[in-house]
Amino acid sequence: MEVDARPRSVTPGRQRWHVERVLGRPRAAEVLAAALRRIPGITEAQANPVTGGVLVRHDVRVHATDVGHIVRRAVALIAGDPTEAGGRPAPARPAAAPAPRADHGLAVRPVLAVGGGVAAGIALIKGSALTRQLVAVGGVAAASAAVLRKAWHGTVDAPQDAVGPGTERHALLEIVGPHRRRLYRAGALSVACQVSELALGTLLGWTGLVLIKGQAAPLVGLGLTTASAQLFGLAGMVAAACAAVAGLSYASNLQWRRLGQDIEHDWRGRTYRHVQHLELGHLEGERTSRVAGALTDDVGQLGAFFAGPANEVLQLGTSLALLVPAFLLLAPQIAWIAFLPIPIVAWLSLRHQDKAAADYADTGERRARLGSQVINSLEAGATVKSFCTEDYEAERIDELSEAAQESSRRTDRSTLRHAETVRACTTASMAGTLLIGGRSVLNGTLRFEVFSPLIGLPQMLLMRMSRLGGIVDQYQRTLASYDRVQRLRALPVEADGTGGTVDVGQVRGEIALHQVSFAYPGRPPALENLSMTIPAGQVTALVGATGSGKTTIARLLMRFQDTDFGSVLLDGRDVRELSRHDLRHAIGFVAQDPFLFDGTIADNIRYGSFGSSDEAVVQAAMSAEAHSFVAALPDGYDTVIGERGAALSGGQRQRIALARAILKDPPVVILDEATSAVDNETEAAIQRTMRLFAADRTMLIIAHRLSTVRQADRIYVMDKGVAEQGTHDELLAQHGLYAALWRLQAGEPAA
Ligand SMILES: Nc1ncnc2c1ncn2[C@@H]1O[C@H](COP(=O)(O)OP(=O)(O)OP(=O)(O)O)[C@@H](O)[C@H]1O
Repeated sequence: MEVDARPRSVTPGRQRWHVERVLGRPRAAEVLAAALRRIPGITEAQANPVTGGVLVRHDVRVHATDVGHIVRRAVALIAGDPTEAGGRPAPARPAAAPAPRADHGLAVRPVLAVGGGVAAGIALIKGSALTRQLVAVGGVAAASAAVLRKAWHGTVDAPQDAVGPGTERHALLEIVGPHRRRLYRAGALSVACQVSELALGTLLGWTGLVLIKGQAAPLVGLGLTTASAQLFGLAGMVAAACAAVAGLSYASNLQWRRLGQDIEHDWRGRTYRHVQHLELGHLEGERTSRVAGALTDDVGQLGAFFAGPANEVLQLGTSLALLVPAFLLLAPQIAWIAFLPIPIVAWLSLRHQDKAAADYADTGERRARLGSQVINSLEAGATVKSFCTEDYEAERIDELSEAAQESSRRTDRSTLRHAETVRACTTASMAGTLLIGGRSVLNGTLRFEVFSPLIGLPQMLLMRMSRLGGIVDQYQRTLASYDRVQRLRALPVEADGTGGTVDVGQVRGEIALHQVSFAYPGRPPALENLSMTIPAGQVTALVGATGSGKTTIARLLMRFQDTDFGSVLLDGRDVRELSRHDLRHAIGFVAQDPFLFDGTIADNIRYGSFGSSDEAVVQAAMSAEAHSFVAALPDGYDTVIGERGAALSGGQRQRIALARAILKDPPVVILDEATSAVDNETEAAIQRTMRLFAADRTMLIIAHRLSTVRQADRIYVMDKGVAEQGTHDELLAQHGLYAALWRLQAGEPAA
């Protein structure tokens, strides 16, 4: 199918497309945007059903051509063309060259179909009764195979890409990983359970036979010659079969569920370990929710597939493998009608699933929006109350909830319609089997003893068949989840330095920036050709305009980012050549909005210095002027501070973070607005104690409040690079930017 998607404009990090498919189709537009938003590397996607415009913002590290592939494949996906879509959009990483398609197969297929059709026609007209029956069964089998093949291609074309790098194994085997033994155990139990179920069905058929005919011939061979002996024998066998079915079903379900849990646990652990080492850029901002989604929903889906649908597939396969030969051997004249619904039910289920996929995506997206709005509104409790917008928020939730409800209704209607259609098909097949089988019994071509036990068996198969669409859907979701997890695992981890280790005890702490230029992805440069020196063992301050790149300097030094041009040196060594681990051990960093973990105050101060004694924790808290307020709390250092330290004030949080950095005892300390939320008096007290702490280490203080940096040995004033530098007194004497700022903060009117 031709994918009608044309690029309109392509700039770094942003592409505009025109997609004919979404014109006048609001739902298609929503589904396309939702599908695109789920791809790692795509940061934002909007589709406009009025103009057909699609806006895609993406990580600038994803190549523009790859984004093109992603958009085209997502469009093909919503257009429902599985061969183009490959089951889900293309990867953010460079796609492997597509496998050559077996085009010659396409040319051969019509010839085979016509030839087969003619041969079947002749056989049906001229052949014996048995030939005709076999041809009919063959037709049903061929139709089933064609439908299942289409489903297989609709899904399996996709995972070729989902197969891990450098591996040839199918994605499902990759997902199972080291748990193959449990898979085999669960599979064997499932097969045994299915065999028992079919045996139970046969025994019940024989019971009917004994009641109607006075005996069931196969039981005579077991020495049960009278009707009453056969009934007793059957009761015992049915009881044994029931117990076997219950026991095996319990054991197999348990194994499948355990397999699901093992897989989920295993993948979450492996993926999370990888995520912890990702570059910081991938863990910040709205990307966090994608990463969290992959670690919770997607990893959960991998396990869920094996806990449920995988078991059903095996049971379906076992039923088919046993019943089809049984019918062909015992009652070929009714085999075709018994199995006729298989291709029909399979086709209906798959068609339903195709349609439902868009509905599910739509419902999922609406529910996600509702969920995120609920959390957003709850978190903004104080803002909502201060603006008296409670009713406005309630209305917003109502609207989103209504939209989600309407979408669910649509999905429910089509699912129920499908279930009833399938039921009608299976019932019609049962009636047909009874009619044709009954006629065969009456005209003597089929023995009643054979026919009776077979009547109910195909129904078991058909009931399973009706779940086929759901199974395929789960399969597709699992592959899509696997793909997202794999993409996450394919994201680059932070490269360690190429050079030797850093002995933290030997670090003097001289920092130099040499002609450094740096821009965040898709943004104008934050630093351009900047050079400065931060001498060892001294206090250096960075002040100046907001957005002038002060924090960025600290981030480059910590190697949260690497420079585009120029170099950052620690004790004369380029930080890129140092071990990242050692480098960060040598630096204590306190951010303006420090992160506190849900736990006690002592746990938070001790974070990263886990072996520290209680006395050291208290000492650090004293240096950070935190001890007095902590000691005044009823539980002191054991006070639990809630998520992100919600139970503390901003200034208290900052002092806990400061204590944490003091306890770390690093040779270099960076305080980025670390005391901006504390009052002047407390800040002065902190400065007094920090002077002692700073005595033999390098300290970089970033601040807007100039009183914080007044005592610094050197102050850099940032404004599009370094505008001024010197001590406080020198800078005042320059009557420049710093002096103007100082006067402003001292309350003097601006010149
Ligand atoms: N994670 C980020 N992604 C993209 N751009 C960023 C990011 N962090 C900062 N920037 C941009 O880089 C520039 C410098 O930011 P930086 O935080 O270094 O400034 P700053 O001088 O510390 O500002 P402030 O005094 O307000 O804290 C700003 O224009 C900012 O918008």
